[in-house]
Amino acid sequence: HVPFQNARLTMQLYRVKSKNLNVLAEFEKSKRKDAASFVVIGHVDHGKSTLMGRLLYDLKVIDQRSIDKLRKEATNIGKSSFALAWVMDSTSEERERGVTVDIATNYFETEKTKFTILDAPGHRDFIPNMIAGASQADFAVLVIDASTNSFESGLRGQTKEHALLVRSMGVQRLIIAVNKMDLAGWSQDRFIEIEQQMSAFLTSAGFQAKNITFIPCAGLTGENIVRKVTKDKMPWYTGHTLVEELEGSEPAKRAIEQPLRLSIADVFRGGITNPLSVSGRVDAGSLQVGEQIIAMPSGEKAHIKGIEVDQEPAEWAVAGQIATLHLTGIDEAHLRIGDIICSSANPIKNTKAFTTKLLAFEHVMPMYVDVHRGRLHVPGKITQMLAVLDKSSGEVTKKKPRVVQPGSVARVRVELETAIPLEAPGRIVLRNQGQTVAAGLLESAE
Ligand SMILES: Nc1nc2c(ncn2[C@@H]2O[C@H](COP(=O)(O)OP(=O)(O)OP(=O)(O)O)[C@@H](O)[C@H]2O)c(=O)[nH]1
Repeated sequence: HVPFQNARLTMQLYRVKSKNLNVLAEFEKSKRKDAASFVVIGHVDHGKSTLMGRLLYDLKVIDQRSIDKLRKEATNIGKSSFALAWVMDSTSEERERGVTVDIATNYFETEKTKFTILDAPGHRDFIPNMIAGASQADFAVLVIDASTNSFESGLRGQTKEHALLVRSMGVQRLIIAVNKMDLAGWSQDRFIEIEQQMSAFLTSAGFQAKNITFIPCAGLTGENIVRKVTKDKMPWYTGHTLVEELEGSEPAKRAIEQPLRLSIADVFRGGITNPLSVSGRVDAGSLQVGEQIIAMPSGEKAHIKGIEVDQEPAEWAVAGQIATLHLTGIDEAHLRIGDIICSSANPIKNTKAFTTKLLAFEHVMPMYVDVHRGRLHVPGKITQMLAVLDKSSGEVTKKKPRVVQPGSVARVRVELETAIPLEAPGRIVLRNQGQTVAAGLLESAE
């Protein structure tokens, strides 16, 4: 764990009492860059990892020597074009299979913004990981393979499903990388064809036209990622590169003034001086050293002894940042991945039943489902089919349906086997036997 490196330093600096800072004022004062995180989605093999590897390479986040080493390894096993993808796929198992398995988190920064890439895998089985990524993302980059037949098979595969999933996780802004343009002969006709088909689908899925942008590019060779494409290839394109577009994407408004919520992505021990630490994204509110927090669902209290943001000791952290907290006064047994660190004055409640407005991917009826909230998931059951809703207005079009068709929006009641921390308007996903059945927005928790 990288956070370990600073653990001792943090303890030295922060063996101090709470300073009772006005965190909001401190945040305004600090001339921190904007922080934004995005998830990368798209059908398997459409080039997500390669594209992100190229981005990191051209921004000089990874050095020439590392990429040369990866190139050599890749060539040795006869897959030289995979070197860039391996920048993201960090474990050797993934390398051998050439598939991104878990969310690899990577950071990079441009002049204006610090970015976190939450790399999402392309395989159907790995959708729970994608949900975890999307629930933290400010926006999404959808990678589409423009070459003959690939775009079309992606449409029948995960291209649409992923777009629907991130939309239902609350992601509003989508950058579409129309990738592998080299294989599509840099053709404007092909680009327009993909743009038109995808726009029609995405607007029907609830994305606003002003929030979607298409960029023709090639991750493998680097056109329009950091470097603009040359005139001989795409004289017809005068728009942004991917990086310019990322920079222009305003991070979603941050819920800094709301009560603290931090979803735990990792729990670890850092030696005697630093017994227990958690890390994760601050979804809402703010926190500071010395403060008391409460972990849910256990309801156990703890004190924040130290904070790290971007691997540096910090006195405070706010919504949108990914932070590591060093805690005292709590046992490891009460902190699990997926749990939520809350302000002790206003904790999230544990819930055993809720009403949700959902977008159905499969037929929805009274049935057993796994309810996913970020990395947390518990078994449950759809107990009441309340209504089918109009997709855009949200008005009831049919009461008490027996079945909800894929693609429809509905309101249902769900009961859980064990109580988990949930609150409106949280995002949840319902799965059944490895399939994503629906994704929803919590309307009320009981
Ligand atoms: N010609 C061409 N090939 C590309 C381009 N981008 C990626 N590829 C190739 O497409 C294949 C798949 O690329 P990956 O980056 O592994 O795809 P992915 O979407 O990350 O795949 P998963 O992680 O398995 O979901 C590799 O052989 C890449 O070299 C491109 O712009 N042009």
